[in-house]
Amino acid sequence: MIRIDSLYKTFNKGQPNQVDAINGINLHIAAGDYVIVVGSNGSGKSTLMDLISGSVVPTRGAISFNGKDVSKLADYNRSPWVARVFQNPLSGTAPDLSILDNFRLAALRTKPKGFNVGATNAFKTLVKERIAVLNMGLENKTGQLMGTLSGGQRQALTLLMSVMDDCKILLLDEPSAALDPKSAQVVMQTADHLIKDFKLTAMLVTHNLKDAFTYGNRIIQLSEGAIKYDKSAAEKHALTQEELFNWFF
Ligand SMILES: Nc1ncnc2c1ncn2[C@@H]1O[C@H](COP(=O)(O)OP(=O)(O)OP(=O)(O)O)[C@@H](O)[C@H]1O
Repeated sequence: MIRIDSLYKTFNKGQPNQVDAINGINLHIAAGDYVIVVGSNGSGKSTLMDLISGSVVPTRGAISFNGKDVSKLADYNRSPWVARVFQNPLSGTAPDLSILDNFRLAALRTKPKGFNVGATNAFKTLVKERIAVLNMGLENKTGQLMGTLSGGQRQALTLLMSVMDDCKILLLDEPSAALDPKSAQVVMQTADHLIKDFKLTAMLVTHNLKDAFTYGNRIIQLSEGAIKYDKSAAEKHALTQEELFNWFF
């Protein structure tokens, strides 16, 4: 599904502040895989997400989705494949619009301008059904402004919105890091269910040891922009907590 070949990213090339953020990554991710990405601060995790989503252009190397080379496609042209959820709950939603209007925008994300999505009762019913799964009681408040919700509620809705337009790849960049423990758990479990239910190919960047243990069927450790370890879920579960803990540094 995702194929990355000899990928490099250098920032400020030739300048005194040059940073070799990604240093020759080769990574093949099968459809339906859920890859956990860990590593110390500055090891290149977010840059790798940026390169896959298209918000950063590679210095060298290739990225393809389902055999199509997307290396030169801008992020907005990759949106039919890729949805991304960030740490900040404010970044994925429009605070001055209602919950329903945010879902309408999400469903329109990859459609041509003027495409008539979200105006029907069927769409409203679909949105309510999806939101009800969260057990947050928000399905009967779809007229409420997004900006009046808590960070956890917004982040859970952002996840739901990310799958409204049939994306295939979900990139989760520390989606629960800014939330209280209970909201964080709801968001992580929601993500896990969505990945399974919608058969998404997913990657999770996390600094949370418990989440790294609990989720995913594969885990990679980045170190200085390269993959140091790449293990299956079974191999991960054979590690002690202390061994996995060391992967974060
Ligand atoms: N736009 C940029 N310009 C210059 N340097 C950058 C840029 N983006 C990232 N870097 C550098 O690239 C390196 C990798 O950064 P990146 O954010 O990918 O690391 P990370 O593993 O996600 O870190 P963290 O865990 O702290 O979020 C760092 O040295 C960072 O300072």
